[in-house]
Amino acid sequence: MTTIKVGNEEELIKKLASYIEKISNDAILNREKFFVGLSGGSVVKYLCEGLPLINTDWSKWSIAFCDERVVPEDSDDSTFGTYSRQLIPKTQLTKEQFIVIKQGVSAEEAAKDYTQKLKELFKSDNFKFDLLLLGMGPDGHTCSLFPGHPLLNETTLKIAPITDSPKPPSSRITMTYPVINNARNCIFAISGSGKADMIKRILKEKEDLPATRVKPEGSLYWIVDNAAAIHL
Ligand SMILES: O=C1O[C@H](COP(=O)(O)O)[C@@H](O)[C@H](O)[C@H]1O
Repeated sequence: MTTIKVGNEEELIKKLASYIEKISNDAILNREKFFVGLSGGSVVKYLCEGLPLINTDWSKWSIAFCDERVVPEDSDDSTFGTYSRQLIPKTQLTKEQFIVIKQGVSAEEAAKDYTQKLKELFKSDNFKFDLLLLGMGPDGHTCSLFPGHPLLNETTLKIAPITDSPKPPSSRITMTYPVINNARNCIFAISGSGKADMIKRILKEKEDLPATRVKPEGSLYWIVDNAAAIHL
C-alpha cells in the first residue's frame, strides 16, 4: 500500500488525474483496453475536474460503477446521471462506454443484470478491472459496503443488491470484495477534515472497517490531503 499526501483538494485532483493517466495508458499499451470502475460521492467532483486534463485514448475506456444507486438516471442520486451530465461533455467519452444499471427494476434484478453485463464486457466470470476509483465515507464505508453489514462477508455474488443502505438512498447495487480485491489497481481519494478521524482509524490503527478490507491483488494507493491526514 502506498499513501500519497498532498496539500489540499486541488492538489489531490491533479495527483489523482496523473495516476489515472499513467494507469490507463499502461493498460491500453499492454492490453489495448482500459477497464475502470468509478465511485459516487465526493470522487465524482475529483474526476469531473481532473479527468478532462489527462492525455489518454478515450475510445479504449470501458467504465463500470463500483456501486450505483437504484434510482432513475435523471435523479440527482444517480451516479451515472451525474457523470453523464458533468463528465461526458468535458471529454471524448460517450454514454455507450458506461455500463449502466437496468432501469425500473428491483435492486436484486439490477444486480443480476449488472453481473451479466460485466460477464459480457470481460467475456469471462473473472472481472479484472485495471483500476477502481474508490471513496470512503466518514463511517469507513466504501462502495456500498457499510460497517457491520452482512455484505462484507459476501463471497458468492460479485455484484450484490443492498436494500438497507444506512446512507440514502437505501436501494443500491455494489461490487463485493471478490471483485474489488481482484483489481489491478485501487485508488482511494480522500479530502477534508471530516474524514480525518476515519483516516487515522484505517491507515494508522488498521481498524477492521470496510475500507480497510480493500487489499487488491494489484496496487493500492491512498491519496489523502493534509486536512484528512492531520492525525497520521
Ligand atoms: O454513498 C456513497 O458513498 C461513498 C463515499 O462518499 P463520500 O461522499 O463520503 O466520498 C462513495 O464512495 C460511494 O460510491 C457512494 O455511493
